[in-house]
Amino acid sequence: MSILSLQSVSKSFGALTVTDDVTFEVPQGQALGIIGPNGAGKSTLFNLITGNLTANSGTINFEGRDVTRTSAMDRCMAGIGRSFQIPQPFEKLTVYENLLVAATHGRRLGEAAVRDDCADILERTEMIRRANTPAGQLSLLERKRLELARAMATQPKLLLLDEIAGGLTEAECQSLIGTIRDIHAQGVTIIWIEHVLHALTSVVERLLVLDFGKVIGLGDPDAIMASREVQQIYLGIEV
Ligand SMILES: Nc1ncnc2c1ncn2[C@@H]1O[C@H](COP(=O)(O)OP(=O)(O)OP(=O)(O)O)[C@@H](O)[C@H]1O
Repeated sequence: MSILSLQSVSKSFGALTVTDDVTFEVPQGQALGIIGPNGAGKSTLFNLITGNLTANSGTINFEGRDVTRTSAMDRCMAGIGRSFQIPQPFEKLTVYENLLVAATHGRRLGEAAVRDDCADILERTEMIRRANTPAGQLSLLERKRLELARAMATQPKLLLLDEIAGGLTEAECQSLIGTIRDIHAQGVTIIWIEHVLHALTSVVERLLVLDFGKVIGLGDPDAIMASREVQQIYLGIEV
């Protein structure tokens, strides 16, 4: 069964069509990668799925419910969580406090349950050691882990990751991949936009390629990366 489906979704800013008749489904529990050149419309697609933007036309279904016109808050409560390309934690709050804010915002649990859950997420994202550190003092990898933890604090069934691996060393990247794999293995459906292709292809089961707002490929990562059209788009980019 698909957890998310988009049917002929389009979005324009004035005369510029940024999402052009996009149709795809994500089966429950799968990890889907999204690639495409700068400006292809990847972040816009995420914003349409989360409700930060509203489609001009087309339909978005989440768990069988039409959410095309519902608010971002409603979709967050329904189980769509996201990380942002540029992490913007509350710098003066500790890691734990940042998580509490996300957990309280994203759902309606009692205080004790929220605290237990935040401790669990800090373990799962390997941030428990840093629980009492102000976010402003974290390394880049730790900021990325906090961004992941904040998304997990909304208890997502579908987790959207926006370029979370950028700027890390290879060792840091591998360490983050391990954590994302664990989250995926626990049954969370993932859609991941990423320019670090080897990170992406080591986790996802399918790849979707966007170019000028259109889906130009969707399928097995190896087959997609071997296609001529994709190689042309990525000419010069190390795979
Ligand atoms: N609010 C907006 N108003 C006008 N144009 C916008 C708006 N948001 C995005 N765009 C334009 O839409 C296009 C797609 O942008 P988007 O950020 O979705 O691409 P992207 O694939 O995520 O790019 P990148 O890889 O650089 O993050 C770009 O040409 C961008 O300038």
